[in-house]
Amino acid sequence: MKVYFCGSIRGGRDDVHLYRKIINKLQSYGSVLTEHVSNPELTDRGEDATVMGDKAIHDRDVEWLTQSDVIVAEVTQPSLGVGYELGRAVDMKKRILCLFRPSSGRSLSAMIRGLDGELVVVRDYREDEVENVVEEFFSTLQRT
Ligand SMILES: O=c1[nH]c(=O)n([C@H]2C[C@H](O)[C@@H](COP(=O)(O)O)O2)cc1CO
Repeated sequence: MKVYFCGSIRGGRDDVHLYRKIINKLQSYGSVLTEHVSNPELTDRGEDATVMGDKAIHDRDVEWLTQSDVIVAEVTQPSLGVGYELGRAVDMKKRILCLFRPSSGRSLSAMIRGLDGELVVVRDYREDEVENVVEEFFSTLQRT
């Protein structure tokens, strides 16, 4: 199974430790195409645009999204890129899990929370339960 993980990069790197924890768990289900999102050395400047160029980053990520079987997004730290990826993934009719921590004090965009439905699960969670939440999502996936 190919998993595309979405997490904030230029939107801010406050939750990078949590991205690592989620990706570790996701790797027990398949290959995670976007492992770099959890790299603590990747700053909010993003991947080196002078080497890759933003167009190359965009085109590679849309290609990975197309190839992926499932999308998991940590959406607590607002990120234009993550919102865009989710919009594209919805259009591709992918199965999606969005993870949000109410303890952040933020209020999740209606354009993300309102996606909750047949193909998309939007789940409020606490950091200490993240592994269980991921397990639950993948077990319902396998049943459908
Ligand atoms: O350098 C990058 N590499 C990359 O893969 N992305 C993708 C993956 C992330 O899920 C998402 C983050 O978007 P943003 O940088 O707007 O927070 O975009 C985004 C950037 C920088 O915008």
